[in-house]
Amino acid sequence: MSPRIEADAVVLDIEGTTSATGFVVDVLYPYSRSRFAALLTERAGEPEVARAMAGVRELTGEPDADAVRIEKTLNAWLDEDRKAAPLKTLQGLVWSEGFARGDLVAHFYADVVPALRAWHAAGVRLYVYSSGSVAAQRAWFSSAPEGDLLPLVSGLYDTENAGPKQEPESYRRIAAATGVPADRLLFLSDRPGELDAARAAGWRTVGVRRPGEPYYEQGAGGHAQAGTFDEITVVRRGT
Ligand SMILES: CSCCC(=O)C(=O)COP(=O)(O)O
Ligand SMILES: [Mg+2]
Repeated sequence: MSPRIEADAVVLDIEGTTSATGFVVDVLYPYSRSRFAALLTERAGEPEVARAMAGVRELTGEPDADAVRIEKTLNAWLDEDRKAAPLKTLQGLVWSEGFARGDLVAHFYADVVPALRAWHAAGVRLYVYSSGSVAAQRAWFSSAPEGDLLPLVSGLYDTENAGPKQEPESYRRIAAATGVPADRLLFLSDRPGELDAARAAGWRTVGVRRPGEPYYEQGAGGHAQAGTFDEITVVRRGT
């Protein structure tokens, strides 16, 4: 516990790490579930919606799936919290409109925002890498009850622009995009499989283990670990 890590940038997972899985599953998922039918029927002509619908058909091997069938698939994926890219795209669309309307407000664990502000003030760059789409991440960080956190964040990565979270190549892609050397990047996540992939790409890692989160019992799989962000000390080069 209380890891001290030398790093120039921190990359944040969201669900289970900055924010409670329970909030995502109990608040955000029902919100998207209740709006999929209208999205898939009334807005199927919009390029992003059309691309996501094509993505669902491809992933399920059902080229003729209509809106009703696709909605069923999306809801089944929601039930199993499957991080399928077309689902995340459609959720991102629905959620960003919900945040803009004021229907939704983001949630961060109490220790997170003070730590993000302190790291940012100390010159540590902050990035997000989540299965939630970039659109969803942008809405999430700009709609925190603590204020707009987006100015603290230097870049947003998801499974579309970086790749799957359990593959080292995705972390190499992010390192290249940020220009930060791999061994100066610190990844914070609740999932050992993601931490393993980041470590295989040469990153520093800390497993965030919060009681009640789905991966809590699994442990951190040999990674440094912390129960809250304020236990983590980030030391920049030359400081
Ligand atoms: C505001 S992003 C919503 C959370 C979400 O849908 C998700 O899949 C988060 O997964 P993560 O990779 O951050 O654990
Ligand atoms: Mg997570």
